[in-house]
Amino acid sequence: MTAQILDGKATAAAIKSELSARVEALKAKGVQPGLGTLLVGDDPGSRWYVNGKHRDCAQVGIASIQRELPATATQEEIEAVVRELNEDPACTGYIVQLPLPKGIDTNRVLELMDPAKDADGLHPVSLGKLVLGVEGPLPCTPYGIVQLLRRHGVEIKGADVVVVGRGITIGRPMPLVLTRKSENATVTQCHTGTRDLSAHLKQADIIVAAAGVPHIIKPEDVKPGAAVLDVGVSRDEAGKIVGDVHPGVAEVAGWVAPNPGGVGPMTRAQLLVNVVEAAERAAG
Ligand SMILES: Nc1nc2c(c(=O)[nH]1)N[C@@H](CN(C=O)c1ccc(C(=O)N[C@@H](CCC(=O)O)C(=O)O)cc1)CN2
Repeated sequence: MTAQILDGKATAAAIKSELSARVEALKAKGVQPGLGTLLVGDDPGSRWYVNGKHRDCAQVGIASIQRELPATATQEEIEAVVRELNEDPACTGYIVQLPLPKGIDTNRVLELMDPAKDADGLHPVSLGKLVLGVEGPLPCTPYGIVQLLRRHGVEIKGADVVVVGRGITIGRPMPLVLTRKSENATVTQCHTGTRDLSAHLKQADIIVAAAGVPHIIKPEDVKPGAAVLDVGVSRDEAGKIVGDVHPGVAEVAGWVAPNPGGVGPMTRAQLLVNVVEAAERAAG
């Protein structure tokens, strides 16, 4: 392995320690930030992520509000909990864990959230602000990726970035974040309709792989020295994570974000940043 590691665990730990001081400052002003989560169903992966979010909150002094519904919950039952979180003064920001069970209209649920409490940056108003260049919460995984690159000194400005995938949490918002003036990257978005993925990958300085297709990024498609971030989550028969990036890529790339241990912890850290920033905005 020749590539250097984009260490998400260590970077997230540094961000969390910076946040603890900001939470203390808020508390000194009488403001207690509180993160709410709504988990619907019994997917073990989603439960693990939600529990992790609350562990993180405890570490930095953010209060936790946990709501759960069974997989059989109706659209109306889910929306009732969303309305309750909108009204709860202890909940200064919240997320609805995705994906929601089949048959639930996810967009309707997200639209119902109070945009001022959107901790994920995935509410239509937050995404609209991102398009318009107005300050607001940034989508956690895309901005976590930007922070991971910056804090390791990887140049984003002017870089040719290829994003593989167009899902709601990563692929769709990633180019919006990377093409802001503050990041100034040139982005190509690839997806299942892309004719020649390999040709696009070969000219990329940075690859964000969020397709959910095991080992779709192969060593022969990576430019020597490129930064490659693996965000794909598939599971083998033993339940072990298999990423989008072939292990041989580490022999060609200059930087790799491993999976696990790369982008995942940054997603969680950015969520806490959004909660603290929303509380700071509210406190003036
Ligand atoms: N409402 C949201 N739902 C989902 C999001 C999101 O940002 N908001 N993203 C993903 C899941 N996710 C956060 O919710 C998430 C994924 C992965 C990790 C993480 O730390 N992963 C570890 C490995 C975990 C394992 O072994 O299974 C790592 O990469 O080191 C945190 C959060 C979909 N839903």
